[in-house]
Amino acid sequence: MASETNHKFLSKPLTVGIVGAAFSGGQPRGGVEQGPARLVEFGLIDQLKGLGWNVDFDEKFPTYEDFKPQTENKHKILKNVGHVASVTKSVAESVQKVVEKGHLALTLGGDHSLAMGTVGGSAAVHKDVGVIWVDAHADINTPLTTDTGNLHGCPVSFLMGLEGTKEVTELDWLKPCLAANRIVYIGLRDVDAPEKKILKDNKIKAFSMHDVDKHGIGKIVEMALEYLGRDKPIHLSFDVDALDPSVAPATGTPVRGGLTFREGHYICEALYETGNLVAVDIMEVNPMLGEQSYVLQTIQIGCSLARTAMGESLL
Ligand SMILES: NC(=[NH2+])NCCC[C@H](N)C(=O)O
Ligand SMILES: [Mn+2]
Ligand SMILES: [Mn+2]
Repeated sequence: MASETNHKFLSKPLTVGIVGAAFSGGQPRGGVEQGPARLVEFGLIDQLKGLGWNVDFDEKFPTYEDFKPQTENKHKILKNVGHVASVTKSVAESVQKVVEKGHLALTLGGDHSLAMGTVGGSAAVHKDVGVIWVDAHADINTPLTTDTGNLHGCPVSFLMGLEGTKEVTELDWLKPCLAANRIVYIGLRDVDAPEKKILKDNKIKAFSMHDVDKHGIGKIVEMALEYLGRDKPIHLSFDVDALDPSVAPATGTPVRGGLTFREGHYICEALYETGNLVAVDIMEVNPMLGEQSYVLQTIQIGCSLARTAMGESLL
């Protein structure tokens, strides 16, 4: 059973709506689209039921192949814009429907460009949602600053409507819905130079791994919650590459020096305890990267992060 918590924004009986987001178009490595199926195969649905949640999940989630646009990508640097745009729009609609019902939206990725949809969907219901973005990366490149052109490095700039995003007309459906003071980062350690400038210029609250080392994860989560407001709905967007590659190796852009197993799970446990979670994303699990044992380890962690964010406790 999930531990007792006063859920402020969810209706009873507790229900989780799972959005299987089998999509890899926001980055170049194949395999991340298999994340959701592998998490489910590993038993996630029964695990969540075991915690006492009603689970709303359609096994036949879309593969998004038919979401590919007929027209060619017209952008010089940004890759795959049309496909990312139509998929994230659909994900936003799904997440919004779940959150509107007072259910917890659990999105299984897929690459992190999907967060344009997940946060777009939760912010459509809760205008004052606070996002806790757990990641090695800031994912706040704009069309003007991205080196790689991979949209999984850009979702936050689109959610905020930063410079250069409005010109990307395919993503017109996404209206700026996230103010610079409604997000807190935890775990950063691979931030591009122009992203550092964006974080500074917009005074965005960001805790790097240096800050985690300095204060300890308990204090970091306290500060994040204090900043966003203790009575506000929370959307947790968890990129598994926030964890150290020794912990979660099967992911597309691993960076050493990351969160420990416990630090990652602590974040999920502490956010569950607030009773304020309305949405959780588990992103960038790529079962095609690395040996089977490493893949299994990463899938297990995707499941345990979700479980702890939904009330699994140690005692
Ligand atoms: N969601 C992720 N894993 N993002 C990695 C982004 C890496 C790099 N900053 C880029 O813009 O491409
Ligand atoms: Mn990342
Ligand atoms: Mn990310």
